[in-house]
Amino acid sequence: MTTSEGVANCCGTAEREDEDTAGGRYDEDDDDDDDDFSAFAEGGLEGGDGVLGYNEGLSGEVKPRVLLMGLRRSGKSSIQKVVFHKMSPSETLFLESTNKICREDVSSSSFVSFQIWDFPGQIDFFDPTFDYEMIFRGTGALVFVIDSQDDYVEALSRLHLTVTRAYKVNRDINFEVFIHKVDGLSDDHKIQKQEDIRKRAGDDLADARLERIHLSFYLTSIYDHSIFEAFSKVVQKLIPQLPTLENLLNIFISNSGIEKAFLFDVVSKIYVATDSSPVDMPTYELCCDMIDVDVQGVLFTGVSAL
Ligand SMILES: Nc1nc2c(ncn2[C@@H]2O[C@H](COP(=O)(O)OP(=O)(O)OP(=O)(O)O)[C@@H](O)[C@H]2O)c(=O)[nH]1
Repeated sequence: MTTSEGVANCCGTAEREDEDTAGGRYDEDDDDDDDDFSAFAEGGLEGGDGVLGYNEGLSGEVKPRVLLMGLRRSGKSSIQKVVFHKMSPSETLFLESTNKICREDVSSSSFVSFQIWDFPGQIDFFDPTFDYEMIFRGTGALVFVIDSQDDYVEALSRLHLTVTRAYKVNRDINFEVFIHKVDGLSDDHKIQKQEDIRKRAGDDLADARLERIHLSFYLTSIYDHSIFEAFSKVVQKLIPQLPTLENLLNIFISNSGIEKAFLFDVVSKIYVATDSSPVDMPTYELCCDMIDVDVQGVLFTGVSAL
């Protein structure tokens, strides 16, 4: 329903995107040799030429951070590449392990504007020299990715540690848990896993007397639209104008006879807002497919009209 342009950069992976294919602004970040854990350990808070400063988002323009965290190989980079770089899911098989913190500036529109920080799975970000307070202070959402096809005991303990540390620094962070790679699971099995993970994570928080921390859970896979839907919900929580947008869409559908309205970021296929009727996946998927055609050059006035 609306158009926007994507912005991307990321480092530490095997491939390199065709930059700015959608006409978006591109904040160069790749050649920042200090853009890794050691830079934090050295207390580096200054951005060099053409790179994002580490304290960006804390002063000046407020751009919330979305952190992607989780154990190694849980699928963090794949999520970022599929959602924000249009990488096909099968290509993610060739992604190299991330060994640096990759920061990507997503500034698709006035509504979709944030930074994604993809953390390497292997770093110990609780190292005393690691300035996690600075990181969490500017964070809007912490997406913790759990590989549902793997044993998740270690992931749960890392989730607990991460969430409790982050919460101490910033109580406003939205904690989003992606129970990922569910493509290999039956529907029953998915629900069972989600319940089990939800319960264990909740019990861990209760044991620490931190029940007040709210975790949101999503079943995701890069092989279907679930990852776009989940990311939509994560991003929506960062948009202060969301209630207004929802109202506008309600008015739009009641006056147009259209059944369901989404406000899309066409590059990422994230929906920024929708009217207040429930979202059903087939409708969302249909709109995503139409956007794919639209982006390839065919004009769908019905989808692009708003
Ligand atoms: N089946 C399945 N595999 C996935 C999915 N998402 C990612 N993968 C695979 O998981 C593997 C690891 O993905 P990465 O994105 O490199 O994982 P990561 O968490 O960034 O790993 P590190 O950089 O080591 O921290 C790759 O082979 C991906 O193809 C998914 O939804 N389903």
